[in-house]
Amino acid sequence: MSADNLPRSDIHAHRILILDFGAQYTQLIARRVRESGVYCEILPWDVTDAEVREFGAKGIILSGGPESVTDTKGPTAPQAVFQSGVPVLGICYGMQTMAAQLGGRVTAGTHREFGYAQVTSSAPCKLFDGLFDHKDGQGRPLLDVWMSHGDKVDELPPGFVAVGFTNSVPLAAMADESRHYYAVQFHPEVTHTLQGEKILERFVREICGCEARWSPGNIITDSIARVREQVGRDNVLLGLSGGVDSSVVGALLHRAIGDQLTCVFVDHGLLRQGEGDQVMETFAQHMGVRVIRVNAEERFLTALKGEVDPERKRKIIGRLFVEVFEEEAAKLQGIRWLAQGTIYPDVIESAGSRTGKAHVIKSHHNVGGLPEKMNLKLCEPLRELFKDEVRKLGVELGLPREMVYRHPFPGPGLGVRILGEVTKQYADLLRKADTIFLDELRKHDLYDRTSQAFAVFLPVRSVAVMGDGRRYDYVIALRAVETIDFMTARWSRLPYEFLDLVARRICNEVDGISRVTYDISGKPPATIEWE
Ligand SMILES: Nc1ncnc2c1ncn2[C@@H]1O[C@H](COP(=O)(O)OP(=O)(O)OP(=O)(O)O)[C@@H](O)[C@H]1O
Ligand SMILES: O=c1[nH]c(=O)c2[nH+]cn([C@@H]3O[C@H](COP(=O)(O)O)[C@@H](O)[C@H]3O)c2[nH]1
Ligand SMILES: NC(=O)CC[C@H](N)C(=O)O
Ligand SMILES: [Mg+2]
Repeated sequence: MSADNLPRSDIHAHRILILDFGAQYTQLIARRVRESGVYCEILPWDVTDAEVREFGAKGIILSGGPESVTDTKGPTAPQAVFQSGVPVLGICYGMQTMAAQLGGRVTAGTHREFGYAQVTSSAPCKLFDGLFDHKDGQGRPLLDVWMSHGDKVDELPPGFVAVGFTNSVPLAAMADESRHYYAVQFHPEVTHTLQGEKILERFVREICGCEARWSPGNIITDSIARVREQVGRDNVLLGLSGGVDSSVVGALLHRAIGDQLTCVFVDHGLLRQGEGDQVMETFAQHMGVRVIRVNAEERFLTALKGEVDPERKRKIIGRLFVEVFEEEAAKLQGIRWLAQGTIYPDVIESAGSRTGKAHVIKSHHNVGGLPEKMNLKLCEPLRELFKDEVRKLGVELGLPREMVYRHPFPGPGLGVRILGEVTKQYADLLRKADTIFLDELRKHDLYDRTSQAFAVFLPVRSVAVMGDGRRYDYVIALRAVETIDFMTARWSRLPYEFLDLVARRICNEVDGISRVTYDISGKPPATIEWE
């Protein structure tokens, strides 16, 4: 039987609970679980026993985390985890706390082990069966993994056996198969652990017995039901940018609540060339939804005048967006909700995650940049999804390909691509340079081979010589990256001839620019945007 079109209660019946101990990668665990077709949720480690029982998971995963089990105040898993009778998988910190809580011993390591390691199988185990994909000199099965820890388990809890070791960790994996407890010191959720995805799939599908019911079709059914439940008969205002995320939310809400939806597109003067008209055209053509366009260039530029600090710029833009949304809402009847295309990276980088203790990297305008007091309640159906998952939904919802596969464009727009103070003069120069770069990428069939590409305006001047005359002009940096989830990225190896062509066109055609550089930083350490 097809797993699509199941009733909502059935989509969720086969579910996994992930307890978050503050790891950088908790969301990646969630992604891997969902990629294997199983619904999951993340809750903080300090949920109550009752909450664990009520959740009704078919299996529980304990994430990694920055704390140490050897610290008496280190976080622990609720007892209900080990009393629920369902399979449990501990990852890194999760393994360490499992060991300590079940009667084993963890000691503080003297040096951290970070990065690549090889695990050798020391006993058969259902979690890895057949997944150790090559052999060492003595014919013992090996697994390539990625580690990030200081502490280690040095005494097994009663009932457990060691199932894998590395050169530096004698207990790199352990299991008590009679109770369905499994634990690994390495991180199966990161792509560098080559068989990691299969290990997690093995855990949720075979060991926990979950069926693959979390398909794009079912996610849509589920989101539609959730939105209807959330907003009832209220009217909803969607901040629509024409970008992938808000377009997908638009299509979803249109299906869920029909004409209770009105969209507002804000032209803040920091959009790319021709973008405003293009967005309005596309939406009139493809979506049949009501879109109001608000021209607010002067308002945004005035508010940004003199401001050079990236975080303060983001907050100003976030606040103005909401002011505009609220003003538009007040002109309409019965609007109680503001819908946004917020996705998970926006949340985690703004440290807005409900469960984690991650650092603020930058305040995305739609999360950390929101004002503290808002009259409208938020409706964000994509808040827990990654970009590639959102794209799959877009395709399933029937949005045109060129919309679903557009490069993302940040809400603050050129406001975070003009370093320091934003002025109309800088925005106009940047728009011209950016258009040339993107045009050439499309012409050379490179647009789809990069995940995001754009120009950045640097408000520093350098000396140039043009037509025998001295120039003292601004600088443009080109940025192009390849990434799947926008959490990490690699700079695109664009051909030199191509870069040469773009740089020449920019200097020739954009009066005011006489130097072009190419950004060759990855993320980390550099973020994708410059501010
Ligand atoms: N110009 C705008 N007008 C109205 N709402 C906007 C605008 N720019 C951004 N938003 C709101 O902020 C949200 C977050 O912006 P973000 O750029 O992350 O998403 P997006 O524009 O929908 O998709 P993409 O990541 O592909 O650009 C949007 O989903 C939308 O709700
Ligand atoms: O809507 C947005 N509002 C923001 O404030 C914002 N800041 C960054 N981005 C986009 O997020 C992705 C990751 O960007 P960074 O590596 O620069 O954090 C990239 O795709 C960025 O373009 C934003 N999107
Ligand atoms: N990545 C982790 O979960 C690390 C666990 C623990 N903080 C350690 O250093 O060993
Ligand atoms: Mg956008």
